Amino acid sequence: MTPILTPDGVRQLDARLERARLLDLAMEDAGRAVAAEVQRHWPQGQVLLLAGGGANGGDAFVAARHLLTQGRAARVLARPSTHPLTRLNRRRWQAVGGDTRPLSAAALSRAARDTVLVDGLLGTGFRPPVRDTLAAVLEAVSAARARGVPVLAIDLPSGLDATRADPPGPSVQADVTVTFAALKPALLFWEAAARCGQVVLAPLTVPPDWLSDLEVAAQPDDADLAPLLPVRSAGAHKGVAGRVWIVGGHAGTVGAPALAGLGALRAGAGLVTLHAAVDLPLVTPELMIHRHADLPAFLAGTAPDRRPDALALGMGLGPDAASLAREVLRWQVPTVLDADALQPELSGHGHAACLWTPHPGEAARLLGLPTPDITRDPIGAARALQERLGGVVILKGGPSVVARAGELSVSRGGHPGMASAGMGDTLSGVLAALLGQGLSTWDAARVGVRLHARAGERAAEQFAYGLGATDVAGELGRAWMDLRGGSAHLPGV
Ligand SMILES: NC(=O)C1=CN([C@@H]2O[C@H](COP(=O)(O)OP(=O)(O)OC[C@H]3O[C@@H](n4cnc5c(N)ncnc54)[C@H](O)[C@@H]3O)[C@@H](O)[C@H]2O)[C@@H](O)CC1
Ligand SMILES: [K+]
Repeated sequence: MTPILTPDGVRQLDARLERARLLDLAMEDAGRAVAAEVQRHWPQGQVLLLAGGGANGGDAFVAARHLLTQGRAARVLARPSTHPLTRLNRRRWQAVGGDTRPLSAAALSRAARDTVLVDGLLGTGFRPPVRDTLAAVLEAVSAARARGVPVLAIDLPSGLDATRADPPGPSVQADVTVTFAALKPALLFWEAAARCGQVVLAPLTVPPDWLSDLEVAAQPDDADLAPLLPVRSAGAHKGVAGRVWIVGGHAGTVGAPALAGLGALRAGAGLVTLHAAVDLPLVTPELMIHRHADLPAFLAGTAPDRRPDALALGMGLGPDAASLAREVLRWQVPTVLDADALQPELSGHGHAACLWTPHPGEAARLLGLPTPDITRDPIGAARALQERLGGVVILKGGPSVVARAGELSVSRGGHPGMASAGMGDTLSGVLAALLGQGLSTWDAARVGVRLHARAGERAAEQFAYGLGATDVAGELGRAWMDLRGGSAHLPGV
């Protein structure tokens, strides 16, 4: 499980380290990790480190000292600093014979092509917009990178606001970002994440509960999720693997429920039935398809013993979705609400076993906000949605955020090719199948998004362009095996 901290959490961690007289050691850990990553990625050439006035600059001085003492040609361009640890590490750098020059765009423009640039200008203490002469320095870093100079960012690329998924102004484009102790939201989402290159998480010597106390969310590893995956016992029959209903489809959107059905089938549901008011395509003969002349009456008349173990409703369902959702919510059956069922009027009508799966546009509709407000802060938006809707919310994206009361989880992996129509429908089916096999809403959500993302990564090996939802569904079995560590069975099962 990897913790995710906002700058506020970093500041509190800082204060705790300071009280324990460990802050100096944390900066040493950080700088040493940066030096190690420079050596690993670019073992040759000069290293030019850029040190800002805060602790991010202090990390750069520590890294410079380690590189120099390891025999690398390292130089530092620095801003003046009043930060005590940054000043201390500047003195230590000079004590080993290190050379420091004043930071300027002109000095940077002389960086040769065989130089590695290390960006220690701004970290979690940055508050946009960029002031002073730093904007020109950020431009000079971009110009150097355009000339082929590789860039490693310390903690996060300078100019990014650690809490935000969009760059607030000019920012460094890094090839590698070495971040400390925990991930920061900017490293995970959308355009800001694209500025980071490869992200390396370097641990600091702190007790794990110091981080978990402060984390805003966590990112599970596959090993954390593997034990949650349902396993078929040798004596299983289809009735115990979950009876799942998919309710969706409308004139012009008949593929959506079919894709959900396919997702449910491949995620292990025993019996999958599609209920619709229109004819649906038969994507695979394992799915049962029921067309109802009066779908509302059918749902209203379904006796408790005929109801499924879990259902997903809303995919391509059209304008009746909210009233049909209200009907099935009375059943108190584990329910995935997706697409057309994600209407503000359903707020307050859910129950604990509801799983809401908006993409950013639907999230914006539910919260009455413009879509950029959602994509700028996906963790905050997921939390706000959960508070509004109850149950468990998946805010879909690359990566998705899963929220329940008081806890947030960010999925890992996936592939940009998954941004195509039908992908969310398949996910809804996967989620319903996991609910039908007895997973809690929270576990089904975390396992489901990761399974779906992993299947996307697998499918992208073959269809990097033109990735379709059916391709992803076809890889769910292998994704399931991957999460299990390559085995269809747990040891001893
Ligand atoms: N929390 C922790 O536990 C640790 C943090 N470390 C480092 O500490 C960093 C945070 O350090 P700080 O809080 O000192 O902050 P930063 O070093 O991120 O930024 C502060 C500096 O940036 C300048 N600055 C801020 N906003 C600006 C603006 N709009 N325009 C121009 N300049 C601006 C400030 O004047 C100050 O010099 C992290 O990113 C990380 O690199 C590491 O030393 C390891 C331990
Ligand atoms: K930085």
